[in-house]
Amino acid sequence: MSHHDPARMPAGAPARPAPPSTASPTSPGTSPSPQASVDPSVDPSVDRSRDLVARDLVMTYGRTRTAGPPALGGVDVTVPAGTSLAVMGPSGSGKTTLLHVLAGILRPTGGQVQWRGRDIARMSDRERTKLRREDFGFVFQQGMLLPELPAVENVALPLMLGRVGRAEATARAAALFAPLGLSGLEKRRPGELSGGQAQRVAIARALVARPGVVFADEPTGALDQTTSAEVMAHLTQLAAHTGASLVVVTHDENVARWCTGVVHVRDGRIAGHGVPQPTGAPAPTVPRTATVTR
Ligand SMILES: Nc1ncnc2c1ncn2[C@@H]1O[C@H](COP(=O)(O)OP(=O)(O)OP(=O)(O)O)[C@@H](O)[C@H]1O
Repeated sequence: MSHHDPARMPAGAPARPAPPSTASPTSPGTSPSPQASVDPSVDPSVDRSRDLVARDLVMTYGRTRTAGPPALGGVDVTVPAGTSLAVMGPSGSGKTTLLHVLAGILRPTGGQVQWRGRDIARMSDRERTKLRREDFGFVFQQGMLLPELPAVENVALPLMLGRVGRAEATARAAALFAPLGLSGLEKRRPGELSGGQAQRVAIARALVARPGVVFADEPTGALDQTTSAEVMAHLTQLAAHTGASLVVVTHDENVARWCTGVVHVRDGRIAGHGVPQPTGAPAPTVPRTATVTR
């Protein structure tokens, strides 16, 4: 697994890799970042087995005879290693289903999801559980933090489940608090945090085990626009620092703008893909540069 070196991250630089070449912009997109960077989809140093590649995904819920139209009706998606993809579309269009199939939470009715030389769709439940624990991170709309545990222990949990000792897990978790603007909040219970703080703790938990891909389902859905921008800045920066790809389901174009690519889902199919478009709002600013200690 190749990782970016946090020490080489220029201070204040937005962590937006260039748009993936697999995306065909429907019109010339304007990146909110003035900073041009290496396109990870053509960079020979990037490990291409860490591209997440879905082909002809079909998902039908329920029994075949009683099932309605498929929630996914033949979807192709590529998330090149180190890039970020926003998944947009109307309610009920299949966004969450797509995220769950890509992340190995749901097994599709048909199609493939290639990750590190294997097809996730063909794995046993046990293998998918192991994969989700070791290779993937998750951020949901409401942090889904364990209410009885201090914030730092919530972050350390994925490491401890991966058999890292408590002391080391807690130290690695604590190291993420300063870059995420959470210093001093390590011992607070989730109920004692604001919504934005809780989501930043959830981001730390999703990334602490250095996953290859982070899946986020409406990660800012419960937040106001300012807090939402801060959370997205932290999420995209930390993902870029650790070399993780990012898949973000969102209704919000201001959230999608933080990603390097976007797909629009309609009735279980990809209706368009490209580069997130500017909305006329000011370009996102990055509140602080994250640094990560390994
Ligand atoms: N567990 C399930 N059992 C049966 N049908 C389901 C299930 N989950 C989702 N669906 C159906 O699959 C379709 C796609 O749902 P999905 O949740 O993926 O859409 P979405 O785009 O994420 O919607 P939203 O934006 O409202 O969250 C919808 O018609 C939904 O009713």
